Amino acid sequence: MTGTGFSEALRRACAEDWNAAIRHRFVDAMLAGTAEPARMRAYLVQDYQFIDRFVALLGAAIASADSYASRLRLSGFLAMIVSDENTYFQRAFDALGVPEAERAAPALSETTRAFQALMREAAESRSYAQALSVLVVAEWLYLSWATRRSGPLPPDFVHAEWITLHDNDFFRGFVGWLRAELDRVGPAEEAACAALFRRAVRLERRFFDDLYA
Ligand SMILES: Cc1ncc(C[n+]2csc(CCO)c2C)c(N)n1
Repeated sequence: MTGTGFSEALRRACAEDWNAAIRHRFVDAMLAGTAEPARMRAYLVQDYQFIDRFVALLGAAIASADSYASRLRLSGFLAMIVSDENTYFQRAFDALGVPEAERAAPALSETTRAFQALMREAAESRSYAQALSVLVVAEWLYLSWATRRSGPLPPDFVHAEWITLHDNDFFRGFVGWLRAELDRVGPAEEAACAALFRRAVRLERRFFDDLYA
């Protein structure tokens, strides 16, 4: 999970926030299966609103990509999110008793709003490199915490499936490819990419911190 490319240099420049996020106590609790239902509920309700803008950003990356091969790979990933990942949210919301109104239009936290604004900005840049800078953080950081697991999967699917969605061979392969894309096109827009990457890592940490505020 290390290397010498552009994406690794960006990550290293944010190592403190990155490590605080992937070693967060909420992550520890999810991996151990001890994250309380109320906390999982609060997290997933906000995260569903995050995913909405994430899908829009992925669409912008598909539109701004510089080759059909890249568009194909991004589209395959998009198809997975709107199928497997969406059914996880619906089943978790059922299990946690989240009513329709809170699934569709909950009160948004400051951090969720800031994340949505960041993803909108990256999408509206019309730059493939800048879209990738935010996508890489969201995916690589989640791969990094999910693969910290050493023990068995927790018994409750709300924990277990959220881990396996981010720790599987398809996802690992995609994150590797996405990083290679950023390594390839990022250096030409180094400052803009670094700024977006840094903001995304800070927000990832805050997204977890909020659950204990
Ligand atoms: C705040 C926040 N940051 C990153 C992710 C991870 N993530 C979002 S969409 C996506 C692609 C399909 O899983 C991934 C990995 C998240 N869920 N919530």
